[in-house]
Amino acid sequence: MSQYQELKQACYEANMQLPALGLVLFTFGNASVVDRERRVFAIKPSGVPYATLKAEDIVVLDFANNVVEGSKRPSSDTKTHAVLYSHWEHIGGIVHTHSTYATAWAQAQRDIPILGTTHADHLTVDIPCAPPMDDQMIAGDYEHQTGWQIINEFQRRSLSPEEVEMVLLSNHAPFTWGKTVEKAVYHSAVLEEVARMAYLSCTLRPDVPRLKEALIQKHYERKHGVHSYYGQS
Ligand SMILES: O=C(CO)[C@@H](O)[C@@H](O)COP(=O)(O)O
Repeated sequence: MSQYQELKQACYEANMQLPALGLVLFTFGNASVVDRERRVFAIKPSGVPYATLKAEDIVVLDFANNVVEGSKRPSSDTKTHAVLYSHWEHIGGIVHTHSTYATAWAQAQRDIPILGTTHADHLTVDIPCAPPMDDQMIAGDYEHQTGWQIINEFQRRSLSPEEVEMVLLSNHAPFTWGKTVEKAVYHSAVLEEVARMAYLSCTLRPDVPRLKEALIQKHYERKHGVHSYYGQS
């Protein structure tokens, strides 16, 4: 019995949520789960179709990207996940997909504007799109640089990765995260839905106005504020 059985199972189950939610095709994406006490994380193996993925295929690595358990090669995006885990101590899980509408906004190199309360229920700012990777980043340790592209963009915009738990990478696709991998999966699904709504709104009305600030705050605070009255908790 693997000492990482529970971690691998949690990573497997999170990965299998992605095709179930319509967020990935074939192998377009990956989810990972971190164990901060043991300073390791589990991630989907590279190039393994979701249709044939098994829990025992999941790969476990340390934060220096050394495989500590697993016979398959880890995701090609492993170093991106490792950089985020190393520098954002609060996150417990990361998801990367190529979900259609979020990826379309990333390819257009556009932030997703806050146009409605569905967006405002989850964050009070536009969903950021990190700038394109430059030739030096592309030619260098690309996946490591991709992680830093995300961190640097959040620092440049003074965004908190504890409040904004999603990002688009120009020309590439989205990454999301959360205190748990389940939250990261949820954020990927919300991001795709908000991206689709925003695209349709902009198509229906090219000059669609941003949501007014009062409504942004009302909806965000209603769900996340000290005096939240959303849900049953
Ligand atoms: O971003 C990409 C490809 O552009 C990758 O996330 C995707 O192909 C999944 O790769 P892995 O199977 O995780 O190595």
